[in-house]
This record gives sequence, C-alpha cells and structure tokens, in this order.
Amino acid sequence: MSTRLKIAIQKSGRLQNDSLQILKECGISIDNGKDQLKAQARNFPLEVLYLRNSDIPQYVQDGVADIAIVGENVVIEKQKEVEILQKLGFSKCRLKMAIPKDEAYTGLDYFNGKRIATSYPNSLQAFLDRNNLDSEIHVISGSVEIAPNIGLSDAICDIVSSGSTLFKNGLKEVEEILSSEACLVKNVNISEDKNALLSDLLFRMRAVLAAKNNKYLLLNVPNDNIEAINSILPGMKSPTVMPLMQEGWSSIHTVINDKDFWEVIDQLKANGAEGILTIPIGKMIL
Ligand SMILES: Nc1ncnc2c1ncn2[C@@H]1O[C@H](COP(=O)(O)OP(=O)(O)OP(=O)(O)O)[C@@H](O)[C@H]1O
Ligand SMILES: O=P(O)(O)OC[C@H]1O[C@H](OP(=O)(O)OP(=O)(O)O)[C@H](O)[C@@H]1O
Ligand SMILES: [Mg+2]
Repeated sequence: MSTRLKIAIQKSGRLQNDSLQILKECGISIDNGKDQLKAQARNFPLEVLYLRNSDIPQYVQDGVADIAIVGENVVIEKQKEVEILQKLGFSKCRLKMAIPKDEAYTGLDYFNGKRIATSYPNSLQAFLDRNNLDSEIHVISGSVEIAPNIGLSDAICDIVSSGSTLFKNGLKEVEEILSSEACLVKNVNISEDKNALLSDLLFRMRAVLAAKNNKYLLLNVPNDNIEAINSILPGMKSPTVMPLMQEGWSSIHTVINDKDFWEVIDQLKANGAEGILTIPIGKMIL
C-alpha cells in the first residue's frame, strides 16, 4: 500500500472548523461523515483522525498520528516530544492568572499560600517555580472561572481570549503565563516517505497563510512620483508599473502585508497616489 500521512485534528470544539478549512484551502477534500472518527482525503495521501485536542500531543509522540493541528498551549502543557512546525494563526488565546476583581493585587507574592484552580497544572507549576512561589494547585477539567465563586480557590489559571468569561465571573487578569495559537506539529521520527508528503503539505499551508497576511495593492500615481512611491512600498520585489490612458500617470501593482497598509497609506496619499485598492490573495508562493 502506498504511504499515507496520518493527521490528527480536533474531533469537536474550537479548533475543528478552522483545521478543516485550512486543509480545504490547501486543495485537500475530506469525506467528513458525521460521527466518523477516521476519514480519507480524496485527492491527497492523507488520513484524518478526529481526536480530543488534549489527547493529541500523546498520540503524535507515540506515532498514532504523524502530524496534527493542536493548540500550542496543550503542546506546552502536555510536555510530550513533538515538534512544532508552523503556527497557523487561528484560535489565538493566552494562559492567564486571574483573581476576584475586588481583591487588591500586590504582585507575584500575592499567589504565595493561595489555592489556584486550573486545567493546566504543568504550565502553572512551571510559572510558580520560575517565580519561586509556593501555592496549592487544584486541578479541574472545565468551568475553571467559577472556582473562586464557590469557595474552591482564591485564584485561577485559565485560557483567556475576549475576557468575557472572566468578566462575567467577577474576575480580573493579573499575570500572563503564555500566549497560544493553533499549530501544526509532527512526530519527531517520521519516515522519509512521510516527510516528503509533509513537505508538500507544508508548502501548501505556507502559501495559504502568506496569502491571508497579504493583499494585492493597486494605485494610480503621477509619473514624477513613481520613484518616491516605490521607496515607500514594502512590496515583494519590484512593483509592476503600467501606463494609464491619462497622460503622465501610471498604475502601480504590488503586494503588501496587511499590517503595513495603514502605516504607509498617508505617505502614499502625500505623494499623489489615487484610486488605491487592495484585493484579497488566494495563494502566495514566495
Ligand atoms: N476562548 C478561546 N478563544 C480562542 N481559542 C481558545 C479559547 N479557548 C480555547 N482556545 C484554544 O482552542 C483549543 C481548543 O479548545 P477547546 O475548548 O475546543 O478544546 P479543549 O478544551 O482543549 O478540549 P478537547 O480536549 O475536548 O478537544 C485550546 O487548546 C486553545 O488552544
Ligand atoms: O476570554 P473568553 O473569550 O471568554 O474565553 C475564555 C473561555 O474559553 C475557554 O472555555 P471554552 O468556552 O472553550 O469552554 P470549555 O471549558 O468547555 O473548553 C476558556 O477555558 C475560558 O473559559
Ligand atoms: Mg475550551
């Protein structure tokens, strides 16, 4: 039988949709029958295993799956031997320490002798050790934010994204332990055949991710200002310059990183740029 790469993705939860979406954007279609725990890709030698996010690092370490899409926070927490290949830009969150909002926070010493509820005992213990703190860890598997309200703990250590769960439970964040996003991980000993398939998949993923962070930019400029505008634009290489019907004007086409766009827009306008458009990019190969 020809080699297939086995990828684990979350069975259900916050990572699942975006994980399937990025595979789709890589041109891979998966038969996703309801309640199926294993599926084949139709047009890539890939087998998809649907697993619990928190079990994935173990399965990748053991080689049950060759690669996986998993929360970075879980990779750090589980302390398994897996290699992070690529951050994927979704499911961004932070692991935070939080305390009741009316308590005066006195700095890290605050946690000495306190009871802290968490689903991330290893990450919390590492944070306490780093800061020479001695606290009592209470491990609970969910609804951590309720712990101080029911007298189970004095503080919590949990995932925060918008902060609304903390707010609703009368808590405030006081320290950050780590930040996380979904990432692609691999088993450290996969075969050469599988590594070749993985390189192909990674190439596609990076093209998809680069495209998400960039836009195709078009603008009209007076010919006298082409040089000045070229020096402002942080494009891929040299931009394309094409004459307009209107005498003395050209159209410049280039690619710009989303985060740079608003920083250069005033300079572009000050140099006479008009008709500025940005267009989403499907795939981008650098
Ligand atoms: N509120 C949030 N906003 C953004 N990302 C989050 C949030 N909560 C969790 N995440 C990220 O998404 C991942 C999956 O979270 P989710 O709650 O779906 O699964 P889980 O609790 O780890 O459970 P399971 O092991 O059952 O799959 C987390 O590991 C974290 O990386
Ligand atoms: O800052 P926010 O945007 O409010 O998000 C934070 C909440 O999201 C996660 O829980 P989730 O909803 O995944 O529930 P779970 O505990 O059942 O996994 C996390 O454990 C927090 O409770
Ligand atoms: Mg959750």
